[in-house]
Amino acid sequence: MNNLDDKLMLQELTSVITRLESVLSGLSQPAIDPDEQTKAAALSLVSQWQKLFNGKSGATPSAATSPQLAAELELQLLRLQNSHDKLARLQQLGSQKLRLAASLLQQSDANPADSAELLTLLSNGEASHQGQLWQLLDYYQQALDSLLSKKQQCEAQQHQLSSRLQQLVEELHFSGPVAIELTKIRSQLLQPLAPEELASLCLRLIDLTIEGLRFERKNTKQFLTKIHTDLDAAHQYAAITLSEEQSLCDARAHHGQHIAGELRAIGEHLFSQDNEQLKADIAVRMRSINHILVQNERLHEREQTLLQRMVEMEQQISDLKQEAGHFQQQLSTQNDKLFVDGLTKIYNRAGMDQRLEVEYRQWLRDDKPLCIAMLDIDYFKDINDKYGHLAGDKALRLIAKTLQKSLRESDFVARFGGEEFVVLLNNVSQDNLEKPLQKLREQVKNIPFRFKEEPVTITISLGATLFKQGDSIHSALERADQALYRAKHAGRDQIVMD
Ligand SMILES: Nc1nc2c(ncn2[C@@H]2O[C@H](COP(=O)(O)OP(=O)(O)OP(=O)(O)O)[C@@H](O)[C@H]2O)c(=O)[nH]1
Repeated sequence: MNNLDDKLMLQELTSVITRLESVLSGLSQPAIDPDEQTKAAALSLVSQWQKLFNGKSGATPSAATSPQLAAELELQLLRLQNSHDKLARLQQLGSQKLRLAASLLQQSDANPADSAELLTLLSNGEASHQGQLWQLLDYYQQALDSLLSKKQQCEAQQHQLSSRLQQLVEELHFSGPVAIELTKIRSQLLQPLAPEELASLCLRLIDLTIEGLRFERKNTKQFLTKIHTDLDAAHQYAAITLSEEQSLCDARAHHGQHIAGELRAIGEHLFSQDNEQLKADIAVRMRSINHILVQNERLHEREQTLLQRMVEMEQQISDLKQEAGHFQQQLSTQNDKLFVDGLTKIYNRAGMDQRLEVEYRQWLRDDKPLCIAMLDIDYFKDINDKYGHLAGDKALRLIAKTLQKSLRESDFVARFGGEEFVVLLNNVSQDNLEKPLQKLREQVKNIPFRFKEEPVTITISLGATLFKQGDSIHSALERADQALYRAKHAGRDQIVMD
């Protein structure tokens, strides 16, 4: 037994039962008339009985007739013993529960400092119930509160992690099976996830990124190998062509010299020989010239083949050039994609970081007003929950397009992540800021969304601030975010300027 109150009560009950048993054994001797001492004991017990069960005097036995009294007492004794056993069991159970609660509280980090003594007493079974029980309940409440706030913190962190992962997925631009897997992960991230699911998605994303990079690397390697082989072939062709051309050149020179020599000889013979001899000589020279002409013809054919080869080579080089151009185009598209949000096709966070850096430097240099506004769609979770994520995606696309259309050429809008956007407005003074921001808010509100045949109005909240003296990008963003938070808490569908 642990508790002093209960202990005392049980002890008292045990003594009453023992005494009742002795009275009962006196009364249940029918041959012997109960002596005065037994009767007195019985009567004192009756009054003790009345004390114990206050207000139930009607149910107390009368001491008048001993057999009756004995029967009554036996009945009450049985009841008392049952109650005693029940009480003892309850007490034991209670003690066990208390010990368990005490040890749990001792393990919990919400265990207040001054509870240590109580918990030791409870674990040793030395404390009495009432006061300590309330105290214990109090600690229990504190422990629960702390658990609850930890749970909320945990949920907020999970939400943040999930949004960040969504952003990362959107910034990954792979092709093939990896791209399909990434799309699946993206839609999974839009659902509420348990921490272990989130962790396993993180691992899957890492795997996919590695897989995607391997795939890209393999493609690049293949391309480079092909270029290398093609260049090798082109080089060999060029070498052959060069040497052929050289020998062709030599042959032509040789033939030229030969023909010139022959012509010279004809000329000399023309003057020194008589007609008959001249004819014979001319005939020899003519044969020689004919021979040269035949050789020249062959040279011409070789030249034609060479020309054909050069045309092929040219084609090969032009194919190569085209392929390289295509690859370059792919690379530059991929590079562009790094800064463009896949869903809404406006700039993503990386794009925003880049632009913000440029605008910030310009602001430092020129000191012309630069406004940064954070926008967040109101109750967007409800849209997803009620009409599905595809409807949510559609809304995001349309809102992004509307925001972009409502801004000037020189302004900038990016999807910051999830259902949040960032807008940069330059060269707008504080006094003229309200108008374009209100225009953004109203234009989004006026988009005639229709989901599941229902007209739906979607609103946005905005927090805006101008860059101020001493600001860093981070501090200005933080201020805009705080302003957005206030706009949300003030009822949404509004702008708060800081
Ligand atoms: N369909 C879709 N939903 C997204 C995307 N990115 C984030 N979300 C969802 O946007 C919702 C944001 O919900 P909360 O942060 O609770 O905010 P909210 O419901 O807009 O409420 P308030 O901002 O407080 O007005 C979550 O349900 C996200 O899953 C996306 O790319 N597509």
